Amino acid sequence: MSIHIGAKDGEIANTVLVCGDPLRAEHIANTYLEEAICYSSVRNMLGFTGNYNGKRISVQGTGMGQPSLAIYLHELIHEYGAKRIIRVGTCGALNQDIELGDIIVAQGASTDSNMNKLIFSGLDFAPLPDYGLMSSAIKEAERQHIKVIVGNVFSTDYFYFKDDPERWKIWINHGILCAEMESSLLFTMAAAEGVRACSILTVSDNIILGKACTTEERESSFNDMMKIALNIC
Ligand SMILES: O=P(O)(O)O[C@H]1O[C@H](CO)[C@@H](O)[C@H]1O
Ligand SMILES: O=c1cc[nH]c(=O)[nH]1
Repeated sequence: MSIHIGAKDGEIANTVLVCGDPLRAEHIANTYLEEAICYSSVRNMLGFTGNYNGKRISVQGTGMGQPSLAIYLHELIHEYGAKRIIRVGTCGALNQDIELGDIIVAQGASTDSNMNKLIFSGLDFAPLPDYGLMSSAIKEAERQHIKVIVGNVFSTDYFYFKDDPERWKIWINHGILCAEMESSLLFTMAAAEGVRACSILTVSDNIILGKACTTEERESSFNDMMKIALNIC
């Protein structure tokens, strides 16, 4: 057991799906995994291990934002030996042509967070996913005829700052597809630890158009994201 994860040694698989919402982790375990066991409920940040098509997979809630994610990633990697980490998250589109329910595969993650600056003493690092894992996600989507959009995402520390439209201009002008809150540090930590990581995101709202998914749209697009993620595990 680590400080924030209550699993015993060996209870967490080498491949871990991560998402901000612990109840999404529970939903994934209940919907997609066979023989799932809950290995941790510390702080209600639920984690499960089960089987998908004969492969052992874990799914862990990480909370929202990079400081929270960093705690769970550190413990997953250092205390439990996680080797592959796939984020299955939601995001807000920053492009009016991106539709609700579309799926974005992150090719890189820019950020307004200070965490990378702390790590790199104020210099810039380009946080990138593992190329092999990212391209497997893209190929898997093609195989299943699921549309994905691939590009740079923006991991912000400030969810509600989105109400200021001026704020997004510089990022939009540099081709950023969407805002979310974790991928940047996921890629940086994975790079430092020699762990493979990628991020697959469902568009739950469009920040530019002020639109949000209905519950039905959320469910079907979420299912497509899971069909990609689970098949590259
Ligand atoms: O759906 P999740 O994985 O939580 O991801 C997004 O949703 C949360 C904000 O509502 C942030 O964690 C953001 O990154
Ligand atoms: O971080 C997020 C997630 C979904 N939608 C947003 O606007 N931001």
